[in-house]
Amino acid sequence: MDRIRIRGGRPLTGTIPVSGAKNAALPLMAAALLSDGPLRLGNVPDLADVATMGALLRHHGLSVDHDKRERTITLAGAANDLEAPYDIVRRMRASVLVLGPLLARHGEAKVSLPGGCAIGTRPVDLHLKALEQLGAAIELESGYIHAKAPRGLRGATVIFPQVSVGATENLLMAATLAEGETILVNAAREPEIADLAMCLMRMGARIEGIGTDRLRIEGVRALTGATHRIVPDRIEAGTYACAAAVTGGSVLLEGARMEHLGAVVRTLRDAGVEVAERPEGLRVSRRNGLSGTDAMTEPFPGFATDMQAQFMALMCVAEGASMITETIFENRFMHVPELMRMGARINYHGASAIVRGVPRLSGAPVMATDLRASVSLVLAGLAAEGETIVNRVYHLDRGYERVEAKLAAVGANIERLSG
Ligand SMILES: CC(=O)N[C@H]1[C@@H](OP(=O)(O)OP(=O)(O)OC[C@H]2O[C@@H](n3ccc(=O)[nH]c3=O)[C@H](O)[C@@H]2O)O[C@H](CO)[C@@H](O)[C@@H]1O
Ligand SMILES: C=C(OP(=O)(O)O)C(=O)O
Repeated sequence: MDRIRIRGGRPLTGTIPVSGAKNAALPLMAAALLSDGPLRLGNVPDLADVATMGALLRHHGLSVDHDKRERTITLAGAANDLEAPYDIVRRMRASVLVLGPLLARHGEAKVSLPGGCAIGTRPVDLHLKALEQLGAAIELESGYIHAKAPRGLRGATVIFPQVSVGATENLLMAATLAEGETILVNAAREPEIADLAMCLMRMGARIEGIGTDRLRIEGVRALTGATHRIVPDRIEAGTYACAAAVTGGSVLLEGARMEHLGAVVRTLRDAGVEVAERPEGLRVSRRNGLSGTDAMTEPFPGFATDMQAQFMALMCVAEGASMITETIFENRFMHVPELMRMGARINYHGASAIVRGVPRLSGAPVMATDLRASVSLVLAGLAAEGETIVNRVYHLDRGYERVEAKLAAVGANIERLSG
């Protein structure tokens, strides 16, 4: 199993190119099930999760041509197998995004229940209730969701009781082929949803309210192929912004967009980090000390839960205390005990953690149980004295393209140890 070795203490300087967003790529690939295509996606990140979604779509019967050099994926054909098996879904929860498209196009789908993961129980009840409102009959049996709509889905007004990114995406895709009008109220507003909606429009869907919490979709009989470039990954950009800040460096994040990082940028600035908009992206620098700053996770446009662990790593070396509150997932502090093994002072109870900054962290062997927790340990390692070994690198490979190469190119002493 690969590990990452970091020798900390070097300020990062230079340019980091931001890849296409994992959380946009996955629903966009699932959207290929809505038409015979071809759907051509550009700026595709080379990630384990993208490979898993490719494997799932191949299993359904689509052709998946991933040209890694060109960073494109071309998806074509119609599904001939309507079952998403446990073996693939258990590897990646976003597999559940095939449910809406399969059901809308073929009137039937059988998708393994994704179950919980390291950050929370993560049910899919909101997806299922909303699809029922569009006329689907849903049964849960032997760990699978059996969904049927033999006469097709019918448009309806769906009021989500809670904001959910995945449920919004599943319903948005399903509604493009439902009969009549669907209105999604209290929809999630993450930039990846707007990206999905823009691509669906290129495929012939009729959608109004993109970027807002009220989406209106007028169903059409069929969608076509399209070409679409995936939006830059705001979480990858935010992570490298924290890397620049934690090392006292200055890095240009090529392709990063201020409008996607608003709350994170405001919080970083409060902590003493300089963030400037440039034509090529965002420049993030830190010349002075960091000051303890509070953060609370919220749906977009609030502070992203996918940035919580990285920001906590930064606050571990700030002057003073910070309170970090996680409101989205009930178990997303798995990085805390590992950061403490590196010398961080953190108390946590329930949804909040108090971080008391220390002058320096010390390197240690660490491991984490999810993607963002793992990368927060990489950030801590970049700032720490001595050597840090991050185990279970497969979590990082789910969502960060060539993390060690990107960080080494801006001066980090970091390498992947194979085997
Ligand atoms: C592939 C992808 O895009 N993943 C992102 C997506 O995950 P995902 O789409 O799974 O996250 P949701 O927005 O759905 O989850 C938000 C909250 O709602 C709860 N919930 C959700 C659905 C449901 O049917 N019932 C329910 O109770 C969840 O357990 C969680 O507590 O948004 C999360 C919140 O920004 C991010 O952390 C993930 O990186
Ligand atoms: C939680 C994440 O992803 P997923 O929803 O795929 O588990 C993430 O990207 O941080």
